[in-house]
Amino acid sequence: MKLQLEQITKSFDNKKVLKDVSFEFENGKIYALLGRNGAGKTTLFNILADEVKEDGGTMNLSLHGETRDLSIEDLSYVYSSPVLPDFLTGYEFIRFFMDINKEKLKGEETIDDYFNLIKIDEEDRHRLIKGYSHGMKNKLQMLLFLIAKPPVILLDEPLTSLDVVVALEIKKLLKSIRKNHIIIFSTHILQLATDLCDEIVILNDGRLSLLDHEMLADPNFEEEIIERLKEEGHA
Ligand SMILES: Nc1ncnc2c1ncn2[C@@H]1O[C@H](COP(=O)(O)OP(=O)(O)OP(=O)(O)O)[C@@H](O)[C@H]1O
Repeated sequence: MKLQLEQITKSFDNKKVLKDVSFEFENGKIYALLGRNGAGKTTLFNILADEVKEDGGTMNLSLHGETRDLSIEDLSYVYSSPVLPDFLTGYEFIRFFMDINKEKLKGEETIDDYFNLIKIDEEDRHRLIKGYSHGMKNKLQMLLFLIAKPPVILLDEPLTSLDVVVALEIKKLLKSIRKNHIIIFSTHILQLATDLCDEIVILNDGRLSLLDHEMLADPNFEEEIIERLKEEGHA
């Protein structure tokens, strides 16, 4: 499986945010997406998820020897601020999600199996989402891709609100599912990028570039990335 982005462009008013995003993401890898504030990471995710219309360019998914336009069905998008129905309990929401996706679900897992997976307690499952903490809401959002298992998973700074124990669990979970997915993870935490991700992709000056693996082995790697982001932020 491959996700191919070709010459994606996007401007807001007269500001060119994405100038030419061309990149090929491969199956089985977790990509960290790094970029300074305002570089356009969320804009790129919104375009991939069809929430913002690109000005130009193409997004193709190659799957089972066939290449087609990327569709909303192909991906799950975990927002940095979770968007969930506050008036439902976590349990009701997951039951609803499983119902509307039942044609696609192949596994035998029950709603409770899924809650066990993300370690939300029995009593919390039946509380209104409105009363959930930010971290619990994030976990609930992550459950959606664990259930639907779409080829492409986009995570916009999702681990920042999770406590260290849960963050570690989610990291393990992401690593365990990566072989059948393309996971793109936007973060400002360098440590997380190097810990969790197989590749680091930098968005700057409206373009995406892959960081050389040799650079990851360099003891001065963090300083070098910071320099690179600084320079290109002023390009
Ligand atoms: N709907 C919009 N209307 C106008 N400008 C926008 C809109 N969405 C994003 N922008 C602008 O596009 C640029 C990129 O924003 P974006 O949120 O994609 O950056 P980011 O890399 O995700 O930043 P951060 O790391 O701070 O979250 C910013 O200058 C932002 O102000």
